[in-house]
Amino acid sequence: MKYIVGIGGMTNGGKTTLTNSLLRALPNCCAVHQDDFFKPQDQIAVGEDGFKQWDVLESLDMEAMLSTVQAWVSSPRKFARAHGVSVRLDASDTHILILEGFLLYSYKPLVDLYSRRYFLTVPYEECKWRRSTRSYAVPDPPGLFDGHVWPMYQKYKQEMEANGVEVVYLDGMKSREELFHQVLEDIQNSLLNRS
Ligand SMILES: Nc1ncnc2c1ncn2[C@@H]1O[C@H](COP(=O)(O)OP(=O)(O)O)[C@@H](O)[C@H]1O
Ligand SMILES: O=C(O)c1ccc[n+]([C@@H]2O[C@H](COP(=O)([O-])O)[C@@H](O)[C@H]2O)c1
Ligand SMILES: [Mg+2]
Repeated sequence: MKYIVGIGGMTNGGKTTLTNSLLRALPNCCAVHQDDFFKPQDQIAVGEDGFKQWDVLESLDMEAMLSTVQAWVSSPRKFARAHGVSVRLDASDTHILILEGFLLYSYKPLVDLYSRRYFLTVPYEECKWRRSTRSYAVPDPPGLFDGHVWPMYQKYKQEMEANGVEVVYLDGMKSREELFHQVLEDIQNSLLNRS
């Protein structure tokens, strides 16, 4: 069985942290990180607001991300081996792929592929604070969070809801451990119901 999990939601909601814990716990599990598909800096548009528009779908090479997912779908074993994930021969023939990123549910060709879509959120103040402690490959210029990051987050979330995309909301204010156990249990139950 092939099972694709989305760990989506806002920037600094805790997506990468949660994904890394799940990867260690789930057998035959690979991950694809949306952040790996940002286009080079010189291809990122500059908006009327003067900010580079990093937080829009067009700043990501989603076709390349889709191809990567399709490679996993066509052969999860080969994909796992190529990505250094050991395939457990004793485990049932279940293969899990985690897609992780801040705009997972806004790209049409991917949206129906998920078996389960999670969406992490934290309140605005917490998000802004966590973001201020991060160092990205391209550092945030002053004012980016309020001028670009937060408005784009709200826009895409509203679109997702208007399109009726079903997600399981996760409270990113819970501890790392609590979130990990909640999602691990939920995935395990969902897998049991399918087998
Ligand atoms: N459950 C949590 N509670 C408190 N802080 C967290 C939690 N999960 C992650 N963090 C911290 O928040 C920041 C963003 O986490 P990260 O997993 O990189 O988020 P994302 O990938 O969603 O941007 C990091 O400093 C991380 O250590
Ligand atoms: O990784 C990069 O190259 C990169 C370059 C510029 C910006 N980012 C930021 O990465 C954010 C998404 O990653 P994350 O882990 O915070 O969800 C998004 O809000 C972007 O503004 C990321
Ligand atoms: Mg991340």
